[in-house]
Amino acid sequence: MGPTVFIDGDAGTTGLQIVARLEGRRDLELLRLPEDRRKDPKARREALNACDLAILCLPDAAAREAVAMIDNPATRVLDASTAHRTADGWVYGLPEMDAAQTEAVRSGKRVSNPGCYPTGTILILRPLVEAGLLPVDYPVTVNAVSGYSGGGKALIARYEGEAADGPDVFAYGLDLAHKHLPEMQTWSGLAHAPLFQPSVARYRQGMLVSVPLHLWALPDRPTAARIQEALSAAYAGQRFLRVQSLADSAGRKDLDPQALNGTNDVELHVFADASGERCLVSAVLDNLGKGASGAAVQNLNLMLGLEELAGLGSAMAA
Ligand SMILES: NC(=O)C1=CN([C@@H]2O[C@H](COP(=O)(O)OP(=O)(O)OC[C@H]3O[C@@H](n4cnc5c(N)ncnc54)[C@H](OP(=O)(O)O)[C@@H]3O)[C@@H](O)[C@H]2O)C=CC1
Ligand SMILES: CC(=O)N[C@@H](CCC(=O)OP(=O)(O)O)C(=O)O
Repeated sequence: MGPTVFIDGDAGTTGLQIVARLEGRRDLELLRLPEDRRKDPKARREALNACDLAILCLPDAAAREAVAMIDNPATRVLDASTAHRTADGWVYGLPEMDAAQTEAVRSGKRVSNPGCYPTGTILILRPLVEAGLLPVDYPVTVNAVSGYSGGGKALIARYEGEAADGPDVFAYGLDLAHKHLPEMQTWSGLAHAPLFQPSVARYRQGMLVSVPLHLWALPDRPTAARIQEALSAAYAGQRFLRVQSLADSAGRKDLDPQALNGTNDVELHVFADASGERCLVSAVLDNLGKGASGAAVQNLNLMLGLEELAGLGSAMAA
């Protein structure tokens, strides 16, 4: 029998998807609470302290409470909420950041699963900042569109419930203080938080995250090819991440946010205008895949030393 895994919040949007990815696996044992006890603090405390790995798929406050319930030093935690993504003592669960991060996830006792928008944002920005192509104080803007499942049960009800009233598309985060800003800034290595402009459209899942770059305003005035090369070099050999060639991206008339649904994959594109002054770097991912449950299973596999691709549908790795 393999290690035991307990998912606190397994009836929610992210929890259900992780269960679906883990069910049927023989290399681990899933501990589950009966429906009538899934919110019972005593039952949760017991399960949290009885498992090898607890995955938290809860609202932030409940995730903090769950961590406080754990007194078994052997229980490791993977938190899918926003609560610990820049907290001391926690590892940010984006193994593609670099080899050291992969190792930190492998050995981490407390690992935080990244937010969906930050996954795209950090994968775009971090290598460019590290290569010196983007100054740390560059005024970064992030534009994004997500399927409505990104808002969990409450937003899904606005599109699929009996009293569904969700508009075809809406912009939000208009206080410019979205909860993802701290992790975007910290793990991209920026001096200032980006200006982040998310939106939701009438489709269930899948997202685009885009960062426009004014190449003429950057210190070395890099070409789009240099941007693409820096990203390709940073992610060479990654299983779940592909940087498209400039030619491939240039050949596209549009980019479909749903293209990678059901996978744990991310695709990066670099678009440029003919003058070489303007560039747009975009990430396509499934907000419920690499943006949530896929990333959680990827981190679980690393933390428990299990097969890298287990539970992860990947068109790229096939
Ligand atoms: N949806 C997404 O794309 C992503 C979500 N996340 C994060 O994952 C976490 C879960 O989000 P999501 O799945 O969307 O949310 P949902 O609202 O769909 O699910 C949350 C679940 O937690 C349960 N719950 C709430 N409070 C407690 C408690 N005290 N004890 C036990 N269970 C509790 C809820 O119960 P009930 O069913 O009774 O309401 C629900 O089943 C959040 O922190 C979110 O930020 C992360 C990445 C992406
Ligand atoms: C469409 C939508 O509402 N999306 C959510 C983020 C989804 C996500 O990544 O969630 P966590 O940070 O909670 O993990 C939002 O903007 O708050």
